[in-house]
Amino acid sequence: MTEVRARSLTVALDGREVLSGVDLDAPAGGWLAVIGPNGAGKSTLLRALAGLLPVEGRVLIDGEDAGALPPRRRARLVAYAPQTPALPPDMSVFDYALLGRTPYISYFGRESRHDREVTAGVLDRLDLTPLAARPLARLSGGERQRVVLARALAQQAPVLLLDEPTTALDLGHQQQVLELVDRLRRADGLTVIATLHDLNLAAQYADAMMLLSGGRAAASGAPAEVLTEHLISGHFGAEVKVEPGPDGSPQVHLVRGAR
Ligand SMILES: Nc1ncnc2c1ncn2[C@@H]1O[C@H](COP(=O)(O)OP(=O)(O)OP(=O)(O)O)[C@@H](O)[C@H]1O
Repeated sequence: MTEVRARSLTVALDGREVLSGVDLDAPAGGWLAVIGPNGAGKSTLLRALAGLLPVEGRVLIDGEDAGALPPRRRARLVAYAPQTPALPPDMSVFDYALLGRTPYISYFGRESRHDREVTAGVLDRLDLTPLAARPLARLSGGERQRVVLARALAQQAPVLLLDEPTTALDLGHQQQVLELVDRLRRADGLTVIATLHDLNLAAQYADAMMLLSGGRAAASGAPAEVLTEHLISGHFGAEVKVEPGPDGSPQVHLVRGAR
């Protein structure tokens, strides 16, 4: 199992500081939800953890400085499913998911039977087998989102970074994707870090939460410590009621007529 930490993470995009001195602790085998209002820096934080942006400060993967890891080794440790990646329109679903195996294929080599089996297995678990030969341009938004997740899962890395993995999905597929990720977390000890706009889903699946606001970590802790009416109104500008749901996790309800 693999632990992820960030210390004093600062990121500037086009000369503007978007993340400022963020500390993050994702325990090995845990699920950390990153929440926060639009523009808070959630996607930037995930891209920084994935090694896709120049950063100040440090990202530590099992105590090792991630910035010093060779890219292939880092890709075997950390898989990232972006929110809206540019997809090659003519590539098939299978070939795109197979790209997740790239860190295991030698530079001039071809994928092995094992690589194809892993990819087929992931497609199957996400109901994508009937679409395996379909070009990416001819998928619905929710199908595309599951294909992006399939590529990340085919990578079989111990750390999984998910940027809004459920936004385009219907209720059944939201549950399927979150349950699949949770099962892999429990069975294989994956460490999951996910941004989620749906605070109630975040509270149900995550065991730790971080509220990002204006590029800074405004609160961290168990879901019940972060999802308070006070913090939500202060950082989201929303009037809400927070009550325990059927499974005991805090559930957030908008107050109608409040604004
Ligand atoms: N390439 C860029 N250059 C300059 N600013 C950028 C760039 N990309 C993003 N930003 C800004 O950085 C800030 C954080 O963006 P980010 O996408 O990380 O936010 P977010 O919390 O994921 O937002 P959302 O909930 O809307 O997806 C925003 O103010 C955004 O406008």
